[in-house]
This record gives sequence, structure tokens and C-alpha cells, in this order.
Amino acid sequence: MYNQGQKVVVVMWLYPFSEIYWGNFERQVKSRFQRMQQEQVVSRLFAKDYTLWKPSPEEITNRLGWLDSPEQMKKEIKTLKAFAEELQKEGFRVACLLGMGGSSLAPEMFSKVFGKTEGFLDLLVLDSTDPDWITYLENKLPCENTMFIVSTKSGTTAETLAFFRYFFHKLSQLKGKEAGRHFVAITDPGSPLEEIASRRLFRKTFLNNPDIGGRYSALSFFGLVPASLLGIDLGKLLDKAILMREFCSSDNSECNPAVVLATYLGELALLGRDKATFFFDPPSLSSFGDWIEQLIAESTGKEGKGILPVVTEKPLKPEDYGSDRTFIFIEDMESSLFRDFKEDLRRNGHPVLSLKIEDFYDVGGLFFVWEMAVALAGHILQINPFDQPNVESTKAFTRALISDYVKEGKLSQEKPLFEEDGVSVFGNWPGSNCKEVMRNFVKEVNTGGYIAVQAFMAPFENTKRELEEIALLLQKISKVAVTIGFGPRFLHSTGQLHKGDAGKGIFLQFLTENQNDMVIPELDTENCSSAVNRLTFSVLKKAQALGDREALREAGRKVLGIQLERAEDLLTVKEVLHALLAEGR
Ligand SMILES: O=P(O)(O)OC[C@H]1O[C@](O)(CO)[C@@H](O)[C@@H]1O
Repeated sequence: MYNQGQKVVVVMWLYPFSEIYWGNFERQVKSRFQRMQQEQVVSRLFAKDYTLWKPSPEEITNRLGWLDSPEQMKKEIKTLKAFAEELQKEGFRVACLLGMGGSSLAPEMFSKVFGKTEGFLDLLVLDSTDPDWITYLENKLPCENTMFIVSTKSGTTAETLAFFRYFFHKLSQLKGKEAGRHFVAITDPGSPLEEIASRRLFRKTFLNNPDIGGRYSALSFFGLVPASLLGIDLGKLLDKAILMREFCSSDNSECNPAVVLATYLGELALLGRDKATFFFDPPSLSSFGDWIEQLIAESTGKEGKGILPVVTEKPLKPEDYGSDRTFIFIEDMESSLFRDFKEDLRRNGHPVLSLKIEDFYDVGGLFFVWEMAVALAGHILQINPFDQPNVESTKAFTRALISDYVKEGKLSQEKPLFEEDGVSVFGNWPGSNCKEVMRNFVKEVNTGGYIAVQAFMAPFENTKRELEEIALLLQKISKVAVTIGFGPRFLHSTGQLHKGDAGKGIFLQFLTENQNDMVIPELDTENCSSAVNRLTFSVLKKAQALGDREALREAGRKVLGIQLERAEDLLTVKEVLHALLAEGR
């Protein structure tokens, strides 16, 4: 138990006034520190020694480019600045980034945390295939003055290419052969996008270092092109990362912030604390949470292991948390919002880590230290933190559904269990109404497990709020961690962990019908046969939801599918949960 008289709260120099409380785990932590020091884990990481993770170098040796990226990208600042100036001069006002997962989350964080600088471009990010959301975003875009950033490492990500085709078609109608001047590509050398960009006469193509994986690419062209368009001072940002790299280069474990964080994540997960629960102040930093969620979940959730990042919960009473949690606060220096909450958590024996940042440019250092920490947590868990072996299964089911759709004109789907007030319920669940099914669903989660709410819906603010309320009700009823992810975005983040971890999760999948729908245009009209059924965004979204449902089931996971006519029908689910909560009291 917490006792201020003992040496339990360590003030770290990671950032001034940061602090860490290990709870009852100091002994194990010390021994992990010693082991990492003896094995010279840090020196071996910088020497790119793949045996830290696996006996073979595959998808490791060619994924460590992020270690040198801050230094290398300093040489590109001039080019990036010149590009931003060129766009300003030509009257571009908005940049719209089309991308998924590692190609979109850092840019979105830059946009939400830093915002637009006077005279520079605004940045919007599209990472949803929901046609209502695309229409909403499109209506905000002054297409004539918009630069589209097509951002994909592989150059093959289905969502990104569908967004590209949609907006390229639109711009071609407006600008004819000049359409390509509104597009810039960020991709790996030799990817299919590089070829598309050259054929479609894109304004520019940034070829990234191929040795950097998606979720480790914040401080490469993937993060820095959009950051420079926003007017962020790249030199300052990268210097913070370079300084952090220096702090993180020592084999002296206790003095190495990345080793301390890795131990906090990895060692405590091995000891049963495998839910890393994040809180942010100011709230705009929660977009850093979306980035870190992908980094932790996609890197560690595999081979029957994994650390679940929880980034959307509101603070609860300390006794409402299980003994499977660690807590991480990322706050600015002045923040005292969580002071009492942290104290309560420590008093209840929960490990608590608080990182204080001085200004937003400290995210440069945060990107680096978390990338290194997660890579080292992968070493502690003995997994490869750079691959994503279970992501492909959803894609395969989705492709099969789409290919049937193109032939048959409809998506094949299981029959609902029943329909009730705008809500159709799917899955192998006992019960003949929503309340019975939901009661049985919640019973399926064990202590130490989690519930993942997956919403294939447009991410409007009011929908987010409704889902947060639903998550809170589920949390109160089940007493386990509850996460929320919008689909298809989460498929490129927590989707890996959902299928690759130890199977502790149960899944509540929402899927809405849409008000709007648009065909995803083909670019080469000569390849378009009029006999096929043309794919639309709503069909793509639905195929992704149904595909993931199948992939989860194939991995032995339990899924409750709820299809809604409109987002407002979430109310039916909320009412049922309120009733269940009242029953339990
Ligand atoms: O940059 P790409 O190749 O489009 O990939 C996007 C995302 O998809 C994944 O490959 C798999 O979900 C992520 O790891 C990656 O960040």
C-alpha cells in the first residue's frame, strides 16, 4: 500500500516534476532494470540487434529506421519549408490528409494540438469510410484551394486509395488535367502509389525511408510534411526528439527514460497489470492518446500477449478499477486537474506515472521515448513489436465479401437474432430481446478482461458522447476496462490486439445505415465494366464491419453485432444498459 514515508514516489528527470509510483512492484522492477543493464539491451537496440526480439531478422532489421529519423529529417527541413511556402503562395488554404493508422494519427495529433499557424494551411484528416462523414468533411473543404495528401507506406491500403480515387475524380471534373497539382504523395520507394503519383502528375512525391514502419513514422515525412504545412517549427520539434534520443542512449536502466517506461509497460503487464490507462490535460493532448493507442496495441497485441491501451475512459473511483491497471498521465506543467485522483489511485495501490511537459513541442521527445519504450516492452514480452500478423485476416474476409458483392449486387450476411426499436441484433447469443442478450453479453467478460466497443459509424461529436456514455455504463456493470474505437480506423490500431492477444476481450460492434452514399470511382474508365455492381463507401464500410466480425470469430472471440438504422438508435442500447445497471444495485 501507498505510504509516503517509504521510498515510493520517484521524481524523474524525464521531464521536470514527472513522477512515478510503482506500487508493490519495486522488487520486480529493480530486477528487470538490472537484467536489462547486464544484457546491454539499449546498446544492442541502437546497434539494431534483432535478437533482442526474435532469432530471425525478418520484419525487424528493416523496421528500425525511426532510431535515426530525427537526425536525418533535419536535413529535409529546407525542402519541407519550401514546399509549404509554395502552397501558401499559390493560394492553398487547406490540406486534407487521406490515410489510415500510422499514416494519419500523428498528423491528426499535430492538427489538434498545435492547430493552424497564421498564414499557413489548415489540416483535416480523413480516415473513415463512412459516407456521411466523408460528405460532412467534403462540405468543409474549399476544393479549389485544397491540397490532398495521399499518405500510405505500402501504397496499397484500400481505404486510402478509395479516398484518393473519390477526390481525384472530383478534382478532375473541376480542373481537368491539372487535377494532379492538388495532390501530394507520401509513400515508400517503389510502392504502387509512387507509380500512380507519377502517372497522375502529382505536384510532389515524398519517398520515405522504407525502414520505418507506419506506427513509428511520426518523425519522418509521414508526420513532418503535414506538420510543416501547419506551420510547426520542425527544427524545434526534431531537436526535442534528438535530445530525448540522447537521454535514452544509456545502458544505466534507472536513468534511461525509455527503459523506465518500457519496464512500466512490459514488466507490469507480465505481472498482470496489462491495461495501460491514459489521461491527458489539456484535453487536446488526447489526440496524442490516439497515436499512442496504435503504437502500443499494434506493437504488443500478438502471439497471445498484449498491453491494452485505454485512452477514452473518464476517471472513476479507484476502487472501481481492477488490479489489471496501470495509470499514465500526460499533463502540462501547470495542470493540477488530476492531483487528487492520482493520490487516490496510489493510496489504492495502483501504479501511477505522470509525465509533465513544458510546451507542446515536447511531443517531439514524447514520440521518440514512447517508440523506444514500446519497442523495449516488446523485448520484455518477447514478441516482435514491428509486425502486425493479425491485421490481414479482416482484410481477407472483407475482400471476399466485396468480391461477392461485385458479382451478386448484395453483401451476404447472417440473419439477425431479432429486431427491436430500430436495432437488429446479430451473433450466437441466448435471449430474445436486447436486455436479455446484453445481460448475457456482459456476463461473458471475466475479471481482468475488457470490452471493446467498435463503432462503424460517422465519428460525429454527439455520437462520440453517446458511445462514451455506453462505455461508462458497461464499465460500471462489468467492472472491466472498456475501450471505444471507430471503424474502420481502429482496424489499423487496436484491431491487431483484439485478434492477437490472449483473448481477454469481448466485442460490441455497432454498424449504422447511412443517409448518403457515393460510388468509389474507378480512375481508368476503360477498365470499368458496366456489368459489375459498383462499390460504394457504405458497402465498403459494411464489408469491413462484417469482415472484422468474421475475423474475430475465427480467432475465437465473442462478438455481439448491433445494426442501427440511425446513430440516434444508440439510445435504445443506452436505456437497456441503464436498466441492467439498476438491476445490479
Ligand atoms: O501506411 P499504410 O501502408 O497505408 O498502412 C496504414 C496502416 O495499416 C497498417 O499497416 C495495418 O493496420 C498499420 O500498421 C499502418 O499504420
